[in-house]
Amino acid sequence: MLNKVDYKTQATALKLPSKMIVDGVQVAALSGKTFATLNPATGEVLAELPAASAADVDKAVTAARYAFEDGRWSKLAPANRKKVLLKLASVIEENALELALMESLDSGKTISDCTSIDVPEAINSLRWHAEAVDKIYDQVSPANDSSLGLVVREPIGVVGIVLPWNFPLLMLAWKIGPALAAGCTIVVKPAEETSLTTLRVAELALDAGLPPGVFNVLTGDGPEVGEPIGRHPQIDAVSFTGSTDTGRRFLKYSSESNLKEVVLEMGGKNPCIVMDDVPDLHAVASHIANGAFWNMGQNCSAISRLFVHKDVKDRLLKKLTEVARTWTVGDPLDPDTRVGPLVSTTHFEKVSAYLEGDGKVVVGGKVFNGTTIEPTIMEFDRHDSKHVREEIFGPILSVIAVNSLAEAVSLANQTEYGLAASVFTADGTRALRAARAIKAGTVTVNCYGEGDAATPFGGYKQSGFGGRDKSLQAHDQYCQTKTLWIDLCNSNEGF
Ligand SMILES: NC(=O)C1=CN([C@@H]2O[C@H](COP(=O)(O)OP(=O)(O)OC[C@H]3O[C@@H](n4cnc5c(N)ncnc54)[C@H](OP(=O)(O)O)[C@@H]3O)[C@@H](O)[C@H]2O)C=CC1
Ligand SMILES: CCCCCC/C=C/C(=O)O
Repeated sequence: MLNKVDYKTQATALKLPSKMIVDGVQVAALSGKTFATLNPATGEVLAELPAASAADVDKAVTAARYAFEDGRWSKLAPANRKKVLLKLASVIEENALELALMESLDSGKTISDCTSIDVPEAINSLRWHAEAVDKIYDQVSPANDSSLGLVVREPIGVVGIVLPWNFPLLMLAWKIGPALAAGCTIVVKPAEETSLTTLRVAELALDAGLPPGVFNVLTGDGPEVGEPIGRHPQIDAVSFTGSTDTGRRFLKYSSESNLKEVVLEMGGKNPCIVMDDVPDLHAVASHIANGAFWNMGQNCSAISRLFVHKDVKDRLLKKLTEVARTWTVGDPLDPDTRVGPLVSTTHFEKVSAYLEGDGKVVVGGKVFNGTTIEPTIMEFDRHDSKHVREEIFGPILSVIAVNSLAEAVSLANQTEYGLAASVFTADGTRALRAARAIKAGTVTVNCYGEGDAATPFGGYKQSGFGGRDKSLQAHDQYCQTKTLWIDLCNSNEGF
């Protein structure tokens, strides 16, 4: 790892992208309009980017449709698509430091996370889907003797990908890995705040040999670019990650246009249950702090509600306080920093409003520079506080004491969301019973996390709709199923 001065020097020397990629060519918006993308740590303008609109969406979708239909990518053998995608992963790896710095500058994410998690996990995800695609078999149905039934996958077509700002590069990889591996062509809209790494990866994809028109990127805001993607009649599927409110809109766009497939990965209000038999409270506290404060809590699967058994609550809060104080707040380009600024002043204002209210602050509560919030734990007597019900998307953890596992599970399920949950107990049977009873797409036992590239990620209830990211289930998002039914009875062969 480099030191702070080295990172700053390298960051200053970065050449930042300033054009979109449509049909393999770097382009400005058709209107010529631009918008500024800012460094949330300093407020400085990093770059002026094209502000696309519906006309640009139409141009990019036309290119993606043409590229899909002529088969330059969709009709390649899976092994050949794999080669190009593995090359893309290698080219990203060769440019890992550049991408990590760009991501940190653009989003405020810490450089230590960008170098150790976001960039390597994005590469891992691309490799996983590239490696999988030439090992997936189609099916032969259990038909009668005079018929042959084949159930085959086909790429779904042109896919719109609309991304959030909290894991710009990683969410890009989670979606383009399986979409491109399946043979689709794509039109990607990164979040307005964090477009740089998506633009750079699209440039690198051309270097890696991805044919023009396959991977198009449009920059701009939700109403101007996201909505026309959602409504475009030549887009066959949309894969979205972001808020539940915006996810709902994509269902509306689809129902009012061509009924495109919609996959939504949305918000969470993720519970963590700690029982009184846990053997190592320090380890539990470290997992919880990581779940709650990592990426400044800007994570749809962040731990945000802690239900702790009353007999262990005070001891756990003491440990959590100690651990939270070790999370260094500061400059995201300093490798010792674990808590940087939130993504924007707008988001800071939303999150910092939750520092007020009826909860008792156990630790934290301070804000810095109008952008940064220190890791904060607040204790509540009741489950109906807005802190305990609403997705905060910042480094604020709400704690409630419970009398039993049954009470904890019941409270854990009292939410409109169902993305992730964690259970900590030394009793394996109780842990598994609780994990099964919690209505969430991922439940971790005695740890915090999202599994690995081979496990599906998505939500129950208003956290998810239509499919999963990661694993072979992500591949399914980008495929149609076709039945081929073949008559075998017109033979007079006598057998
Ligand atoms: N599940 C998750 O991972 C995420 C959840 N969130 C939650 O959402 C809250 C709000 O954050 P926000 O950034 O506004 O999240 P959004 O859901 O609004 O943004 C996600 C993506 O959708 C786009 N978008 C926004 N409005 C529309 C629209 N009307 N039609 C089509 N696309 C649209 C955004 O574009 P643009 O931003 O460029 O306008 C962005 O690319 C956060 O506080 C957090 O609670 C946020 C991000 C990720
Ligand atoms: C290394 C795995 C990181 C997973 C982050 C998942 C977050 C998704 C989201 O917020 O949308």
